[in-house]
Amino acid sequence: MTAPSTTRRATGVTALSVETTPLDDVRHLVPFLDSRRPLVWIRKGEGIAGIGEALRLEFRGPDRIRQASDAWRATVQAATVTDAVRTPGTGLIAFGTFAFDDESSATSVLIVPEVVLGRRGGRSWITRITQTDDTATPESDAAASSRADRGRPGSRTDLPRPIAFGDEYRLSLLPAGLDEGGYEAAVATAVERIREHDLSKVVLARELSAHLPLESDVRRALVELALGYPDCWTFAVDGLVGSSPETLVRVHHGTVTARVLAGTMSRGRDAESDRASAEALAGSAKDQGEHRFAVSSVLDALRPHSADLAASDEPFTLKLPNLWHLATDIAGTLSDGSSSLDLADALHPTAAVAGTPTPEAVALIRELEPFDRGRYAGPVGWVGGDGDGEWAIALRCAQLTESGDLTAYAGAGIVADSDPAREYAETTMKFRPIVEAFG
Ligand SMILES: C=C(O[C@H]1C=CC=C(C(=O)O)[C@@H]1O)C(=O)O
Repeated sequence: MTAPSTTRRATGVTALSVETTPLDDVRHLVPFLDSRRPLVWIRKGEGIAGIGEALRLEFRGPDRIRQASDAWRATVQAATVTDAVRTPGTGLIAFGTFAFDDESSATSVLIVPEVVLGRRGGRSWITRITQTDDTATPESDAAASSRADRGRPGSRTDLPRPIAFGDEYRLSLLPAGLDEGGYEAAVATAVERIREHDLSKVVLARELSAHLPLESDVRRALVELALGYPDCWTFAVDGLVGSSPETLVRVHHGTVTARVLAGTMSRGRDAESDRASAEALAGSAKDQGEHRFAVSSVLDALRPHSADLAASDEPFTLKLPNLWHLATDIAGTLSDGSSSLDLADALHPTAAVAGTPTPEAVALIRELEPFDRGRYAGPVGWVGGDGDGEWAIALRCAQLTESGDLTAYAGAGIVADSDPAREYAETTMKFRPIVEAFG
């Protein structure tokens, strides 16, 4: 057979054919997903859901996000797109998840689904994506059977069908790696290092683990997360499942926005104590200091890309069902045409998940955390054909392996006056979304 596209052959870029058409309102996206490997990005009932894999691009090492950005530009150039809806999330899109650490053994991926169902601003759509030439990778058994189960995504008439939810289940997530004493000892060591002026802030995490039986429907946890944390980004990408409140970066038609979170307090038991808790957070010098490092890291990373970048004046208190956070919103106009992936590359890792200065903080994380963070605290989200996209920091999440091993992660920002027992309690609060969704 002759090569349909010499450019694609020369560069190794896969040519995709993409078609988006409007749909009647699709109110719930999750029932359409694969029960074991769902692919989704939703907030307040809107977002995108992916079925199958038309293209999977994998990256590793220190340049993983930049490589992804380059590979995505090439993929976009080689694609043929018909988009009758033209709203964020239509046309060619890829879901992505990236490892936290340059030295992680976890693969970073961009996944272009075969079918995307989307819902935004009262409009719903379906996008069908196919490889257009003879070097298409053979379809996996799972993708083939999911195509058979759902109707043919390549056909113009058949819609995917929702799949009935599997039985309920309850898992117990138990400490792995660092137990309470081990975590508190690590925090104490970090406080010593900070007082010795080796660094100003470091974010230390711990893990919980469980095993999810093979028949368990991951979408049940996703529904719990999406309903329980509607203001967060609920995601599932390549086994990474969670609900993050922190927007790493959002690019939309030449504007860039971010929501920086750092500084945490428990919710009160009643309205009065809840208000007192928020006030205590706003007035806490320790939390304000911790927050300032995170805001500075984001401003420093974005300033070269936006001349009018501005942060909200004072941090505000953000109420989530499980805790309060100090939050700052940042917005600006893009001055250099960077894509959302370029900006994720410039930003990662922020001081909300690594510390200050970054190299010293990452070195201390490697020294004190006896595990690989994988994709926890890395960028997770989606990118469109125009480079716009939405990326969260992968927090309040767990990674599920093919064999059903589930690892959840939560961390806390450590500064000079951190108290180890309080930081441990803070990580327990941060585990709550995942513990309750799977438990
Ligand atoms: C590192 C995490 O949270 C970050 C985001 C918000 C508040 C944080 C804090 O107060 O420590 C952390 O910087 C996590 O949830 O695992």
